[in-house]
Amino acid sequence: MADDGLLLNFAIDEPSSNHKPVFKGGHWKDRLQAKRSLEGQRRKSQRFKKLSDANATPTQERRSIIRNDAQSDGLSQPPPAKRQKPNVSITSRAKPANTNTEIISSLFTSNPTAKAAAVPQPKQDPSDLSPSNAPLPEGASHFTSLGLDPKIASHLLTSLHLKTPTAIQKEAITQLLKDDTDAFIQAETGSGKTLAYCLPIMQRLMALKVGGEGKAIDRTSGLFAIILSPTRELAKQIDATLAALLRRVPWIVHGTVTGGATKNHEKAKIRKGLNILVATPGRLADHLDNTKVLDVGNVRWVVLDEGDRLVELGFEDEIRTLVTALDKIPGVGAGNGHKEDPTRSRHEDRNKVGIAGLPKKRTTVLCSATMKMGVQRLGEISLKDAVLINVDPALRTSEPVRENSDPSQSTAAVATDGVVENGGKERPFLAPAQLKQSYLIVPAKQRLVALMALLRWTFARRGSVMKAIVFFSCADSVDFHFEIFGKTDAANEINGEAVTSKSRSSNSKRKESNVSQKSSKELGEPSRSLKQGSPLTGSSSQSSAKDSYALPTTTSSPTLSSQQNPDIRIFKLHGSLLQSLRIFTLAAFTKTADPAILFCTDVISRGLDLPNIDLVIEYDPPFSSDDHLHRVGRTARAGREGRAICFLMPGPEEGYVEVLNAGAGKGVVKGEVTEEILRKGFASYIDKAPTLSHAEQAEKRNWDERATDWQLDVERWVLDDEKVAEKARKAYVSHVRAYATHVVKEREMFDVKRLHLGHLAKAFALREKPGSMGRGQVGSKGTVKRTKANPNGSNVLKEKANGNSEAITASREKVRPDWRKDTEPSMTDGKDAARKMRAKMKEHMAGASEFNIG
Ligand SMILES: Nc1ncnc2c1ncn2[C@@H]1O[C@H](COP(=O)(O)OP(=O)(O)OP(=O)(O)O)[C@@H](O)[C@H]1O
Repeated sequence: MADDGLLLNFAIDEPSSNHKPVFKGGHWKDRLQAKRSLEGQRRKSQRFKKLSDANATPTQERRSIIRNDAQSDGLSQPPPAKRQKPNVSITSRAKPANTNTEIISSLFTSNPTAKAAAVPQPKQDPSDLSPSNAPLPEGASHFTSLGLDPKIASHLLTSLHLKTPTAIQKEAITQLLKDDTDAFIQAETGSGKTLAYCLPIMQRLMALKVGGEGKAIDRTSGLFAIILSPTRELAKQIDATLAALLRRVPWIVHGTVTGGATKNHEKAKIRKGLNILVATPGRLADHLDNTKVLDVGNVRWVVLDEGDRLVELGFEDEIRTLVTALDKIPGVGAGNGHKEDPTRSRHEDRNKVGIAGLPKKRTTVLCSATMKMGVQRLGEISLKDAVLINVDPALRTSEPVRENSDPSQSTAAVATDGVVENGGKERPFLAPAQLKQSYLIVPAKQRLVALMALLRWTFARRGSVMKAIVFFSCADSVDFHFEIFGKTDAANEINGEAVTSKSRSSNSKRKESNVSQKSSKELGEPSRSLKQGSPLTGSSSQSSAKDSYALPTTTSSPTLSSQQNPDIRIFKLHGSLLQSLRIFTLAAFTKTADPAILFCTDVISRGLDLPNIDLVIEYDPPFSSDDHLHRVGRTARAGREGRAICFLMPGPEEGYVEVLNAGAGKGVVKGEVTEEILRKGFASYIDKAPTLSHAEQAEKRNWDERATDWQLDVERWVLDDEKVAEKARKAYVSHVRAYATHVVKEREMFDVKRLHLGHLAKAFALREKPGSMGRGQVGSKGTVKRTKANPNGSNVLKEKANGNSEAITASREKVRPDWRKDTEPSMTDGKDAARKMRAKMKEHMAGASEFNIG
């Protein structure tokens, strides 16, 4: 640490302060009074000293950092900064936290240097960037030429503005309309897999006729299709797609059972009658096993969407239960033979009237962007003689590859008895070709300012980027960064800026919808609107006497908002939020016309189709390369452009550039220069503000000072507000824990033992020594430590707020990688899924079930 450019702000007591004078002589009352008066003076002077330390202006702090750096570099020492009178109201009750152990380190010194960024990038062949998941060109194919009813094609064109199918749709729709063979659809993100299975089902249902009168089916005709989704959000999204498709055929009824509503409500819905059911596996199994209202006698289509995720979340048992129930249906079961079953269901009796056109065989469709072992296992459970439908992304051609069980027609893959085999050829999972990917090698200390700079620069020009997603490793980190970047009201209140507050609330009325207000009041805080002028995000707050200690600000602190983009909305989403809030947040983020940023965990990385995402930022690198491809797949969908940037730290993490390159196929992943981003982010007004005076321009040119000022502003705010400090500490600890759970094969690059914990603390605006944080939670080897409060070293994680962790019960048990519990399970079926998730995680993480915090 000695040469680390750190300034240790030890509060050293005056030598005299320990000396207690003895009063002798005189009356005892006088002696007591003199003693008390001296005590009071001493306490006052100590408090004064602490406050002045904590309230050092950014310039003072900067100076002290520079001085310290100069010392550590062996340079001559500039004269000490003149001690200033603290600009403090003596009545202020705010206390500086941990002044004794506080560390203020410089952003720009003692950082490890990056190697990867210096590697020259090869020139990109523009043809490699032609969209790989776009609709086919007009003339090449039309929905009608695939066998779709012209009425459906016309509805797609007029209502949904879809002119031509994508390559995977072309293949899948043709196949699923033609025969009743099981299918495995493997295609990259954003290639339109949902329509690829929904359209054929819709057309087949439209063709069904009830009885001899040739009447179309209605809700009482029975359940014909079940679509399984790993998460509620995705189930809702699929249901919304069905709603849009079936608008002109309202007699076909669809609905969801996802556990979001009460079971009785769902039972009533099922009893009333549904033709297509979208469900999460746990809830579906529950209805099958316990409520007995679900009659699957007429089910002829089963879709397993996001197959890889279904497996990861441990839903194999539920899927097996469903398959077993379906296999019992006479005539359509596993044997496919017509056997008269004496225990015919109620539904089949109803079916005696006959439904013309109902296939004799059930068709199961498995969709996945990857073809991993788990998916193959799911294939074994659910598929029989399946056709593999794939547009080979490795070739990046517009020619789809369709492989079936006839090996003579395929060289790569065959589908045999339920198992989709790959013929030994690894099918790569690639990002869409048109996605522009880059990485940023950022030293740990500069991560926070780099994120600020990137966002600021990105949103500086209105229209260039309107919506961005920022991925974090854990819910606590999302909460903390949302607090930092979304800070408006509280900061204004602290600053006593009544005018800003008022204008904000009037703005809010104008800007935010009723739902938004309802949400913020009843549900919490799904989003915040950033306005210019707030201390952490604003640029011009003037400190009043009252607030000068509470939140020291500088006039040069930059803001995410700019004149071009005055209102940027920030949303947050993770699995620990209420389901209703998550649904609301997604809807609000989707609908807002303002530029918007979504801070989230991997909870939205799979399957969700959020329109018009221009940029995906992986602030915390993904836990596996598959996660990366799903995350970046939230942009560049259906042929649209998109950008993605991944933050890495100098050192072993730079090895991840290779993984990024591998996932980009022929595309080139560009290395951005951190300093350039910081310069653009913190000095971006220069070019845009020719009216500025020379002096003003010169001031703004000091991007490094401005970055430092902003960082110090945040640090001081964290220091001052214990609630925020708590969030910062939690985020830090959870982040380190999450860091230790990268997949085994990538852990060499993300080695928690090689993390510089001190530098990392700076990225969480913490000045405390990391060792003093999370004490009693994580030990040097990631084990739970025994403390007085926790003698057995158990249940410590229970304390974690936001439902972000669950208890680790057994005493002396190691800390489990519980970071994922906060995201996925709560998105599905609550406790049951959490239990499964833990079981799966143990399996998934192999020997990595403990944290190795070195
Ligand atoms: N033929 C088409 N023409 C234009 N847009 C389309 C077409 N088909 C689908 N889309 C749009 O493409 C987007 C992505 O579709 P979808 O969500 O089905 O992709 P996906 O392949 O399931 O992606 P993921 O693997 O991420 O789940 C949607 O917004 C959808 O409306």
